[in-house]
Amino acid sequence: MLRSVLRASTTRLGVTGSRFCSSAADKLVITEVDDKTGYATVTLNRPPVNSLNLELLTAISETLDDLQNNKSRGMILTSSSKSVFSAGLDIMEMYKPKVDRMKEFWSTLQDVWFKLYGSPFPTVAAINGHSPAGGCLLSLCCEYRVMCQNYTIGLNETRLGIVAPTWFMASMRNAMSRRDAEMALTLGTLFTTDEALKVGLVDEVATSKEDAIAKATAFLDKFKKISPQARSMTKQALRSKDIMELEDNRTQDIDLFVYAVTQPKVQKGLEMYLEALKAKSAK
Ligand SMILES: CCCCC/C=C\C/C=C\CCC/C=C/C(=O)SCCNC(=O)CCNC(=O)[C@H](O)C(C)(C)COP(=O)(O)OP(=O)(O)OC[C@H]1O[C@@H](n2cnc3c(N)ncnc32)[C@H](O)[C@@H]1OP(=O)(O)O
Repeated sequence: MLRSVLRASTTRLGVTGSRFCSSAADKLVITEVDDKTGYATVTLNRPPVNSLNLELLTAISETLDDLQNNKSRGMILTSSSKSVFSAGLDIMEMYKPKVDRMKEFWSTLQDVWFKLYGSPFPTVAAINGHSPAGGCLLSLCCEYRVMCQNYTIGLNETRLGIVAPTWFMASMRNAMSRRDAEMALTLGTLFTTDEALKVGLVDEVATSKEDAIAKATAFLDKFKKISPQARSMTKQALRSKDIMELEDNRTQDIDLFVYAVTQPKVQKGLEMYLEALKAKSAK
């Protein structure tokens, strides 16, 4: 049986100062813990496409803190949308930005990456919709990815005229071969579910969200007889080089992001991309 972690969610929204919510449907992130297994299902809930703005990233970051503080047994990350896992970073955070907010935005994305990529508890992404760029990054931070049929996933930054930061690249390299990662990153490939399975970008294909959650649960169950401490130390040791690289360069990484995104050519590219997205959605 599922029980919502209401205290944590309410506090979280209070801290971010967004608004006080009385029902789960209003929350940016919904966390439900299964009493029997102890696994938390964390649902991204920012319609229409779960684009990652500062508020959503803050809610994710605080959710990850809650899970760690409560010694979570495992997390399944999914989306409340019927067709989008996450559309990636909210382009409005990068288009005509205010520098202070932009810095906070990027720093919060770094926090989410540290907490998710380096989490002591096991993590699975149940990818129930499209998952470009930052959406793909969130799933890559997890240890296992189950993806529903007929969607797309990938780090498509070069198609927007931007460069995925090295820690995005490291996350992809951790999941698939260096060669395939290089091809995917330089081309900005958005893989179909079946293509993603072939290159190892996802681990399993699901027929529905329910099937994805069931497969994600089965993955977490595999660790039932493994010492949690041995498991988490092994995971963190394998990922520590990538983590230390960003820890050592956090400020430079923020400065580079601000510099890159505020270039007139990049702003023009983002403007055109946004226009194309809006024209498509108006059809
Ligand atoms: C080695 C050295 C490295 C140096 C690096 C230095 C610096 C790095 C600098 C920058 C790095 C930035 C990294 C960026 C990462 C990102 O995540 S960028 C975002 C990329 N995302 C995308 O390309 C996805 C765009 N969206 C879509 O393709 C589609 O929306 C969809 C996800 C496939 C869903 O399609 P559909 O269901 O048909 O929905 P609509 O397209 O109709 O969209 C609905 C509305 O949502 C708006 N929208 C969609 N995506 C975004 C987004 N990402 N941000 C903001 N808004 C978005 C869309 O415009 C629609 O709005 P309206 O209804 O028209 O108002």
